[in-house]
Amino acid sequence: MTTLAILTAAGSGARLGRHLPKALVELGGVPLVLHAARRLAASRVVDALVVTAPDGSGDVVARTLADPAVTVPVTVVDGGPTRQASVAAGLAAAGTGHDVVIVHDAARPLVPPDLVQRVVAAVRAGHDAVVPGLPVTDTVKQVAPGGDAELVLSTPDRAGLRAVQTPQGFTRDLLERAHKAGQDRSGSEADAATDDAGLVEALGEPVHMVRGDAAAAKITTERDLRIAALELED
Ligand SMILES: Nc1ccn([C@@H]2O[C@H](COP(=O)(O)OP(=O)(O)OP(=O)(O)O)[C@@H](O)[C@H]2O)c(=O)n1
Ligand SMILES: C[C@](O)(CO)[C@H](O)COP(=O)(O)O
Repeated sequence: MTTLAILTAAGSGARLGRHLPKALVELGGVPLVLHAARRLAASRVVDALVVTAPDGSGDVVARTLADPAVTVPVTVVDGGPTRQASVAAGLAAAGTGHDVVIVHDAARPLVPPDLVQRVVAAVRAGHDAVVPGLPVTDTVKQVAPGGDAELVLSTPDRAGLRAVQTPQGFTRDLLERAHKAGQDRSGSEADAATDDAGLVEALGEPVHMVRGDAAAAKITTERDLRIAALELED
């Protein structure tokens, strides 16, 4: 009974707009992918890591993760054209013996180890698909997308809305089944699943939610990186 973490790091970071892949951008002098790997290892509930690397960056990612705080075996694989395809590539490289798989984004570098523990514990307690989520604090509108002044269609009751984070945890069987059924052949993020739990939902299987953590925020823009740097100083 061992747990594998797939750490997605193959994105280009277009919205961050640096000259190198986002996972290799530094936060407090440490690349984002190393922050995330250190925290996954520190949770003590992850037994091995498969990391998806951007095209041509496999060696640099492997060297970056050769760090004393990454105390679990690391396998680096080439990612795919979309996040979904990268997770599928990571799953295909998973060794035998792992019955639970968690999927975490290098773009969420400051994930607290106790959040990782919470997700894995919920899977091991019998929930086959588990995501962390936080209550939405803004009022959310559904719109007809497009144009300068989009038409507002409705205002969903925010009491029932959650912003979803990673790591997302699954029994390996279910995650493999979900990726097989929803295989991304598009090569385009616009058509691919935006998270793994969505593929499980598409199978009609239940997904459960545990409490997320603001510290696991996703770094998408320069502003997110500046906020994370402030949090690191605290
Ligand atoms: N083909 C891809 C695309 C994304 N990711 C990973 O999925 C996570 C979430 O993606 P996102 O934050 O959108 O990262 P990027 O795709 O790098 O960002 P952008 O969309 O701005 O290019 C990141 O850790 C990213 O490295 C991946 O492994 N393979
Ligand atoms: C998986 C995820 O982090 C959950 O919030 C998110 O959906 C990734 O989205 P992105 O568009 O790839 O940044």
